[in-house]
Amino acid sequence: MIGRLNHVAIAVPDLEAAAKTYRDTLGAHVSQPQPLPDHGVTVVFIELPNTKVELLEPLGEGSPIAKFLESNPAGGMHHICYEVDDIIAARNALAAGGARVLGDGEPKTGAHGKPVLFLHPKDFCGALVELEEV
Ligand SMILES: CC[C@H](C(=O)O)C(=O)SCCNC(=O)CCNC(=O)[C@H](O)C(C)(C)COP(=O)(O)OP(=O)(O)OC[C@H]1O[C@@H](n2cnc3c(N)ncnc32)[C@H](O)[C@@H]1OP(=O)(O)O
Ligand SMILES: [Co+2]
Repeated sequence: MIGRLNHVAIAVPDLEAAAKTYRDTLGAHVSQPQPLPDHGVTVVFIELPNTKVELLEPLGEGSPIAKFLESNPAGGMHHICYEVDDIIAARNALAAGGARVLGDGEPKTGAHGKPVLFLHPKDFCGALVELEEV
């Protein structure tokens, strides 16, 4: 079912400062900020030779990462995104196996313009899992 690692995401309180750290201290190539109002976050991506790092900060009221940042005020590892060939088939198989698919269970369009879903961290070793159909 899961394929390549698409990205590892780090939630941060200040996206500009975090992007500067990655750009100036770690010499990374950092994309321009991408507001995702449907997801309540603004993101940047750091392209690495073998995968990507997503930095995300809350956008607007009711951001899904606000509570995470209350518990992790300096920021922290937020989720891991795996690629799947067929997100509906993956969702149906996972739900049939008892996994909790977050939201209304229907894929939304993610930062890469592809369908994404999230799986509850308590069902996957304490890690929030994102699936992206590629
Ligand atoms: C899609 C656009 C972009 C992209 O890549 O394309 C993105 O990735 S956007 C990413 C932001 N969107 C989301 O994260 C959507 C999915 N997230 C959620 O639905 C919630 O954040 C949820 C359900 C994971 C957590 O909800 P909440 O923050 O309200 O906290 P809870 O008290 O309900 O948490 C329950 C339980 O889970 C633990 N928890 C929360 N967040 C995480 C996490 N990121 N990793 C691991 N564990 C997490 C939390 O500590 C609670 O545990 P407990 O032991 O009960 O205290
Ligand atoms: Co993501």
